[in-house]
Amino acid sequence: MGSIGEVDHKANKSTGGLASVLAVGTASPPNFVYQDNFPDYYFRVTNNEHKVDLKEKFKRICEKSMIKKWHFFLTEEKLKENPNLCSFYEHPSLNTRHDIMVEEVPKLGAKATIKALEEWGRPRSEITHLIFCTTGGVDLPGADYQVIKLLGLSPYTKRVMLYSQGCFAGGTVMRIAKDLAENNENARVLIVCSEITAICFRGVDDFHIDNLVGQAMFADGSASAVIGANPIPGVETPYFELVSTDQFILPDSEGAIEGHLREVGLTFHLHNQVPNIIGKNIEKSLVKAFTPLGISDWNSLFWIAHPGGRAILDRIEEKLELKPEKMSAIRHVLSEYGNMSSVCVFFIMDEMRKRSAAEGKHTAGEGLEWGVLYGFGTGLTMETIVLHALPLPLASVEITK
Ligand SMILES: CC(=O)CC(=O)SCCNC(=O)CCNC(=O)[C@H](O)C(C)(C)COP(=O)(O)OP(=O)(O)OC[C@H]1O[C@@H](n2cnc3c(N)ncnc32)[C@H](O)[C@@H]1OP(=O)(O)O
Repeated sequence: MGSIGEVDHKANKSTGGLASVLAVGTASPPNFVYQDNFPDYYFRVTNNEHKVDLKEKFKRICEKSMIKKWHFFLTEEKLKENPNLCSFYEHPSLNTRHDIMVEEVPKLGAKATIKALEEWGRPRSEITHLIFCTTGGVDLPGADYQVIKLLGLSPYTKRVMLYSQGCFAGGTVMRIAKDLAENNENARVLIVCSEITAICFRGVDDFHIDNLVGQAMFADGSASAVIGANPIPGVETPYFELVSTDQFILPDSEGAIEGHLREVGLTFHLHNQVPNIIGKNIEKSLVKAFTPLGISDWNSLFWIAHPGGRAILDRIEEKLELKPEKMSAIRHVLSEYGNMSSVCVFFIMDEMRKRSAAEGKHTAGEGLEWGVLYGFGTGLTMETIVLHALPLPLASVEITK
């Protein structure tokens, strides 16, 4: 294994450098809920208080989620104004949901982007590419176009719009950004992920218990990152290099996580075997990704994995015999923000580099050199990104603010 600064750059043919994360910003809607109170709130606001057994089950799910609080765009006032969002499958609600999503998804994305651009420090006009990712709110022109207008980005910005990818897409956007940044000279790729659960929030049903699992863990938030190769010394600060990427459909996982857009909004299906399927396949992907680097000790890596649910993290930890501290930043984000789909991995990355700086660690990756970023989601699909953490510069003072 090479020491810091000895990464093999020959993989890149066009720009001569690996794509790096140059800035990260995160944002949340102001309204939030405490998970302890959520069962009472959820059953009251959806008019299901009489379903006592279901509520008890929901309480058990909420307790075991290890989520403490999460941000939720839909306030009680908004739910009262739109009671069709609170039924299960009975009332059409797609128009209501879209009216919210089309307007709010770009706005929430812009909030995180302002922070990322500020940290990056170069003029907005120098962003060359934009990748916008969101699960809901399909529209034409899309959220990518809206964020360009909201932030006054260049009309020549080359856009990629990703709708309906779900939770693995935090990895997808990194994979695409790496390709764009390394194959277009002077490219600076802006990633924006924005997730609002107004597309899938709904009431309860006696038979669809996986709906309760999703309602207990899906949450709202947005994140943004600037990705580019060959950072300008003294102007740009690279934190993590994106070394390699992989996307994988897990064997025997068909139907394990699905979403279907209907007149009642996005319905989702979560099989109770999801944690086991991921646990069964995780080592295979690590071996493929890290054998070329001569790494086989998974505790020598820093970990940024999508926190799809507490049981998924537990299964990975058990399977790979990871030390508990490996998942500390991941579990922190799950606890404080819930499962924000594509957005989570950026919150974890931001948390990790801030903690590393505050603790005086040598690199943004908890003082370690190599790490892995995982996206898990529908399919089941797994995105794997190999990260190389760079020495923390003096500029790390900035990110701890
Ligand atoms: C949208 C995307 O693209 C990507 C995503 O991130 S999708 C989300 C992926 N996440 C998941 O699938 C959830 C993973 N699961 C978990 O984290 C945990 O199972 C959990 C927090 C939900 C519960 O914790 P646990 O340790 O498994 O507790 P457990 O006691 O077994 O389950 C609690 C209850 O939930 C039920 N339950 C758990 N998972 C269920 C599922 N998928 N479907 C239906 N019921 C389920 C259990 O049957 C149990 O019911 P009882 O209390 O009545 O027995």
